[in-house]
Amino acid sequence: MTTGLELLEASPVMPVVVVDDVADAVPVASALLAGGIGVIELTLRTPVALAAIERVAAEVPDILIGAGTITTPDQAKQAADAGARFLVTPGTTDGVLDACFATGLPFLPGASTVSEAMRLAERGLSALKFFPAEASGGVDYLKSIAGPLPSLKFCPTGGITVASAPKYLALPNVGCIGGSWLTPKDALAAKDFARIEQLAAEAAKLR
Ligand SMILES: O=C(O)C(=O)C[C@H](O)[C@H](O)COP(=O)(O)O
Repeated sequence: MTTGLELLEASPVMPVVVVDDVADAVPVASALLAGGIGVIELTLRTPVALAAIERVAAEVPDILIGAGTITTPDQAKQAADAGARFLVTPGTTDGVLDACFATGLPFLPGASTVSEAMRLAERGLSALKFFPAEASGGVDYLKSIAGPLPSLKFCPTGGITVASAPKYLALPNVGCIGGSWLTPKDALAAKDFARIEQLAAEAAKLR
């Protein structure tokens, strides 16, 4: 996989995962994969995130491992060095954008306004993350921008649930959706990987 557009096709749902205990990384990735979700976005929100990416890359080679919450140029390089095969950013600065390009990896840069999306399109990007999706206008917003921006496809993320997912996935300018609901905090705290597998199986059926 080499482009952001291909990334959008990898799975109907991109699980956005926050790992506090590095020991959870491999069981979580394995549970998602067993449930039928072949991709995982591990967010760089915790001190163990890069180590978690390394472990998943080494021990669960069949899942497409990416890094999320890339908010600084350094993080883009660190994530690539740790073995991430794609990058996701919540918003996009020039520095973060340049650093993402420099890795050579496919990436989904975050945008939440028409102008931000247009700036990214000018840089040759047509697969974007739309964040925070629900708070920024959700399904109606994406419908509204499909007319003027027909060549752009989005991965909306932020506030989406298994119940609201089908409405997003039905939009022509949505490739996949992102969400943290597949890996709830309480399931992780209880090491309830069977529940994560079950939530993944439910999400895998969304498209
Ligand atoms: O960390 C990032 O890179 C983000 O941009 C934010 C996350 O994608 C959303 O916070 C997930 O949203 P929820 O499914 O509502 O939890």
